[in-house]
Amino acid sequence: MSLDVQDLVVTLGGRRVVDGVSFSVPAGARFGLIGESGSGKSLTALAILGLLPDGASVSGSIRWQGEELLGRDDRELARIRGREIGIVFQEPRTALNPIRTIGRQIGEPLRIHEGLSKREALDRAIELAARVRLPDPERIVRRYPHQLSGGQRQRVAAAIALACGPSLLIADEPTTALDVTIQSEILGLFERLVSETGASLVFITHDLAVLSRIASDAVVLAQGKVVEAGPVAQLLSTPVSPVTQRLLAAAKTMSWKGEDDD
Ligand SMILES: Nc1ncnc2c1ncn2[C@@H]1O[C@H](COP(=O)(O)OP(=O)(O)OP(=O)(O)O)[C@@H](O)[C@H]1O
Repeated sequence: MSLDVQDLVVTLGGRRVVDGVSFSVPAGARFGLIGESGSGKSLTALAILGLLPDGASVSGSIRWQGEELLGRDDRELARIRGREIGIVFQEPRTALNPIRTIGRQIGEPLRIHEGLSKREALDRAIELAARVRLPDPERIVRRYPHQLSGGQRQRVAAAIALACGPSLLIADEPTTALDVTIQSEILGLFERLVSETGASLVFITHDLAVLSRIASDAVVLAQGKVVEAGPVAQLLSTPVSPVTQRLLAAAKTMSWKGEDDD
């Protein structure tokens, strides 16, 4: 098992905002966390990453490559986050530093975790920019986030997450802020990157149509609890929980194309 979450409870302001969540993501699997807004998806991801907000208390177990993550100190968790677990968040505009070049931001994890020089990190940043199919990699690394489109910024975020070759990628609504065509391109990119690298993927979304494109198994969250779990095909064909049924109805009303590729 590469990631094994058991009976995870996160309490914030006296509320159990994640309330006994369990799931396992085997090595190389593409796994989904799906639920409506406020169901506890992001806090589950933040707990795995050791990035819960101040004042949160957490219990249960999060085993990564067989080792317990809960209770590790911040420095160890920061090392694991940079090297072994990559993260992509929803809004690439806020995730990127507005006053640093793209190349510097892609190269930063390599400087921190692999001790590369500025020049080496920039060379690797150019390679990574090419790998996430940013146009004109040599020039784009000299640009700043505001000079890129939303889809390009999300490609930059993917390049940063992948820089150190993580074996798990956590993507929290990475396509939600994008329009439908770009959404589909970015999903294609994630599909390609995880299959090329063999990394496991935990993909967070409120959109069952998006989930069906990227994940093979998933848990459905509502009010911090798992209300349904299983293969995504089953969630689509025979949803049992009213929450999953609502998510399916919502997905069907959207103009999803889904056939585009990266
Ligand atoms: N810093 C915080 N302090 C207090 N409560 C919080 C905090 N962050 C989140 N919550 C609450 O915890 C619950 C779960 O939030 P979470 O962000 O995990 O939901 P989500 O499923 O990711 O939703 P969304 O899709 O809207 O991001 C929500 O009720 C939210 O209001």
